[in-house]
Amino acid sequence: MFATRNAIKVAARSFSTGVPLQSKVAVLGAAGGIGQPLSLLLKANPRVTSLGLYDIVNTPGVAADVGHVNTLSEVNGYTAKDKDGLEKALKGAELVVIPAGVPRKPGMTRDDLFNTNASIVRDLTQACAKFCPEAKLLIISNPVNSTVPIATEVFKKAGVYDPKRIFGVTSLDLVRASRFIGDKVGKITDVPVVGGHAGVTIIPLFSQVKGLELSKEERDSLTHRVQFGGDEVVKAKDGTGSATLSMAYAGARFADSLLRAGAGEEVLEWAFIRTSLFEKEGLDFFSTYIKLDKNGVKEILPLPESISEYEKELVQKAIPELKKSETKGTSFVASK
Ligand SMILES: NC(=O)C1=CN([C@@H]2O[C@H](COP(=O)(O)OP(=O)(O)OC[C@H]3O[C@@H](n4cnc5c(N)ncnc54)[C@H](O)[C@@H]3O)[C@@H](O)[C@H]2O)C=CC1
Ligand SMILES: O=C([O-])CC(=O)C(=O)O
Repeated sequence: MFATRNAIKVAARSFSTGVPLQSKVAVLGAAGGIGQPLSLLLKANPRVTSLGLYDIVNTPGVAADVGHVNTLSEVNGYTAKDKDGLEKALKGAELVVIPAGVPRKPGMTRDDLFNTNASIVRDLTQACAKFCPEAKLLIISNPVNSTVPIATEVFKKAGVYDPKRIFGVTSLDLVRASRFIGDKVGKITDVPVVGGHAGVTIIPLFSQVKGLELSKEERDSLTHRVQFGGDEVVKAKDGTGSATLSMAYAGARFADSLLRAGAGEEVLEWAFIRTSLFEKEGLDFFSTYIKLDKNGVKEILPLPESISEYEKELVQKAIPELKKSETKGTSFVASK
């Protein structure tokens, strides 16, 4: 398969440049709806040399299955029953992707998941702070607008916090926005999506897509579709969960961006990160344009001046919502 040939090419490059290209990726929640296809896509990525899969249940089966895919990486699976299982999954990881936690059912908001997922993310990120404090964390578990502040507080408490390395994964919003305009533009084009990852905090910047002309009605309806794309899937899955396959695709894409940056490429991305962009408004986290390098976030770029008045209003509407979720996450860790 071509992936194997690529893996050999990558290995060869590492010999020729002398740069060791060892990239271990850990997935926490690896046996879940997102975790399984995400582990598969990471296994198919020739930049990944080792996969550490962890879940409270069923990981050995997932690891055995994914481990037969013929790329040159090794795969190890651990459950909560394995002695030091979480430590073994995390030790030496360059990236840790976290899709552990419960998904929505119809009628729920992402914030309704807070009571269950907040402590899952707190406990898993405590382990990351202990066993792989230098790894980049990719938080998928919802509500992202609160779970990223939770991870941040955990790392601060442990004395190992570096804002360059903690990311809320908002890539699915970008993937959706890009797909929803794909037929109109005739090709797949990146659409910047900023703000956060819940309802009105999701702000697609269609004004920034060259050659895209939208009527007011089209703009409103496309914006709404991106903001509530998650609900579309939750409704269609009819009580059996939320987006898993498209999320795995989006998560693997973001992980690949970080791995490419780790190997020396300068990469432009969008993710929910700690930033002083809205410091005046008392907001510490916002998804925006970032340049990545081997250390994580190299540079945070401000929103383009050319965004439309409509998009500026959406940003203003999102700020109080984001602030509420941020405070909820931060105080959750502070109160324990
Ligand atoms: N950021 C985003 O764009 C998206 C986020 N999500 C979120 O991702 C999360 C996972 O969704 P699904 O995979 O569909 O759920 P799922 O229920 O299918 O899988 C979750 C997995 O997490 C595991 N888990 C629970 N507690 C754990 C712990 N303490 N340690 C390790 N593993 C643990 C479960 O055993 C399960 O295998 C949900 O919170 C969902 O809302 C979903 C789609 C998009
Ligand atoms: O909608 C959900 O609950 C899952 C999610 O975050 C998304 O699909 O964007």
